[in-house]
Amino acid sequence: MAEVLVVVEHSGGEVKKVTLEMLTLARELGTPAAVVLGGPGAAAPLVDRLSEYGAVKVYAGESEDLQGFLVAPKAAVLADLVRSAQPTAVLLGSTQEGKEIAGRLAVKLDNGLLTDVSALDANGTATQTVFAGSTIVKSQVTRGLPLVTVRPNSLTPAAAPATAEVSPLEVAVGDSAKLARVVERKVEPKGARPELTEASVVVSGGRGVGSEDNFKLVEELADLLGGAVGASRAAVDSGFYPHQFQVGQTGKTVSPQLYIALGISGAIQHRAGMQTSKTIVAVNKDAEAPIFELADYGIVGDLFKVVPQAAEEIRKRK
Ligand SMILES: Cc1cc2nc3c(=O)[nH]c(=O)nc-3n(C[C@H](O)[C@H](O)[C@H](O)COP(=O)(O)OP(=O)(O)OC[C@H]3O[C@@H](n4cnc5c(N)ncnc54)[C@H](O)[C@@H]3O)c2cc1C
Repeated sequence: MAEVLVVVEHSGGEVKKVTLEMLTLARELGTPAAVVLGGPGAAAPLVDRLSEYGAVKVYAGESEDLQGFLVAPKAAVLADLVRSAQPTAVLLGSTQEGKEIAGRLAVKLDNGLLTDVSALDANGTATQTVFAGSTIVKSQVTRGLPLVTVRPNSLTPAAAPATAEVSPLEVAVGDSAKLARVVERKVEPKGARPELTEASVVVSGGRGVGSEDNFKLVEELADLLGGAVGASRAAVDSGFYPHQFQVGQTGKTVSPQLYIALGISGAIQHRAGMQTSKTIVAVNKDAEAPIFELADYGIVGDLFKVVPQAAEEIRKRK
């Protein structure tokens, strides 16, 4: 079977969840081959994890050029690899960097591109969910191979252990790909909470939480459950919580095992970012709130009474 190239999203020596989703998808389409692009030594810490999810080959593109500049060198190396390996499809994460690399790659290869894809079948038909989840679009790349970016949290990653052979890539990058140099990197200080898009539990607060100070209640419940904190746009716009935690159409897409919505009405734009969560629990004092149409478990009540009781019960059971 022909190779399906999966461009690895990684940071700090760890494989990002979207990569595991792409490997799971790639196994349905052909032989998964992971492509690591990074600085010297970038691939070694990732190989075991990539193998665990079915990568039979790891192309290791390692060079100062791949970490010292913005995405252009990565697109150049990938274009060379696609020309030589002739894969059946190329998958990248629908992240800021993944989409930028994909766009440049499409231009270099004179190839079509589909972004924000949630599924891809063996015929190259991609599924995209648009207009806040209300419309499903099926489309195909008509020029070249299926080159797609996969929307994080579109599918559940499943392990399928393989033994990956590591194949070093030659990194020959011309000066035209080195026009934007990275001069400094600052790692954002990370708290003890898991990353929002990777967490298996997300507790989100909406306008009903009422204030920045009250968000401590949301944080407390999240911490008790080992989860991440999210927020609706109304909560973010009101200044209750920082923008990077917004869930929804114009925020992050999450798909945890458990999503708890506190004081969130359930507008279509919010649902677009959380409706594929496995179990949804909603606390809202309005029994008519649309979030209850989606929730597996609904509590009609005041979150300021319900959450402390839930927290107390969880503490007891711990
Ligand atoms: C183009 C566009 C993009 C958008 N993108 C996003 C997005 O990415 N994410 C997003 O979230 N929204 C987005 N929105 C906004 C969206 O339409 C809603 O306005 C928003 O989701 C509402 O947030 P909310 O549910 O917190 O607030 P509201 O709709 O005001 O709901 C607050 C809820 O809290 C309940 N409540 C109040 N007090 C309590 C209490 N004490 N206990 C329990 N319940 C209580 C109320 O009954 C109510 O249901 C977008 C809108 C547009 C037009």
